[in-house]
Amino acid sequence: MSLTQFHVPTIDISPYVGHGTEESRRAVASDLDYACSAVGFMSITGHGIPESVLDGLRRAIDGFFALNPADKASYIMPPDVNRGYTAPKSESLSLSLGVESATRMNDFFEAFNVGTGDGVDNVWPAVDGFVDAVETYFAHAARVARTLTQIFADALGLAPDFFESITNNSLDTLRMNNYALPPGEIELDGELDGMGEHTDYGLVTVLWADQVAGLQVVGSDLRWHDVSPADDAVLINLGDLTARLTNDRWLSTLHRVRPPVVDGNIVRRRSVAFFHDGNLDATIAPLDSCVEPGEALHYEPVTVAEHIAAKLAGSRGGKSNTTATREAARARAAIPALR
Ligand SMILES: O=C(O)CCC(=O)C(=O)O
Ligand SMILES: [Fe+2]
Repeated sequence: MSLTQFHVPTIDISPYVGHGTEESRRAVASDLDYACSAVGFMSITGHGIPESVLDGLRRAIDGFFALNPADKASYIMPPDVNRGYTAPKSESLSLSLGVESATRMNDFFEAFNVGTGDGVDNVWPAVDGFVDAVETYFAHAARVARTLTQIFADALGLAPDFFESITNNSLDTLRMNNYALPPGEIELDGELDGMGEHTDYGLVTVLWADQVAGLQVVGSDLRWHDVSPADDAVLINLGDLTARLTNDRWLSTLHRVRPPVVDGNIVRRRSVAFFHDGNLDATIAPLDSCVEPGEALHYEPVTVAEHIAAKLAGSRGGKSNTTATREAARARAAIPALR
């Protein structure tokens, strides 16, 4: 493969979801190691999430986002509570990195968040079937994330229970994203950010998305590339805490969302991101096994709570994150407008 070719590997994780042989599991761990080192994004099949569960999830989010704006606004929470409804143009993901949005406007996605691991109560919308459908999907996404960390441990040569020790009361957040604005509500002449450039914050993200284009990922060529999930696949990407644990042996890849505009209208796109972030009191520092003798440590130790709070103060609170120096440098390298 030439250096400039960009390809998101597809990995069938069924040997870990079921009882695969040692050999088949070793092959999965080795493929995943390559994908995490070279791309930071992969497409996962064999995850065992039933189509009926995804159908239920799609119905639930369609039901919620179809509510009128005033009803949706009644579920808005303060910036320091990462739950409930986010109205269009009220977050700027690039501020989680400490870089201004390339287009200098807030992101037009709207979202609804639920989560666990921080002792905060969820808010639930008055939409028939929403709680059941979202909780059922949440449980599957959490299972897939934990299966992935089991593969991570094998791929990194760690003790099988390594991730268990930092994720047994994990901060896990499910964000349901809707990229749609009624015609006339925005000016369609500039470049529009559905969601500004960012890296995910935690350990690993399980992403279900419509096959509508829009997700763009920076490759090793420092260019943006379109990515959509293959049939029956979910996308996986690594977050900053895994880059920190592995001293950048594995990549937390910069991405953004720019849904297509056809005849002056945004083509509606939905995605659902499950962020598996780790225990709030866990300390994340480069693992000995990921640092070569003589290699510099790229990161100081940080707790999950400190790291996530600085990120959310950026994206939700509008307070540019000054602690993400390495991630911001990568963003600037990728986006000439930010230099
Ligand atoms: O909509 C997408 O495909 C990506 C969403 C995303 O990057 C996020 O929610 O962090
Ligand atoms: Fe993301």
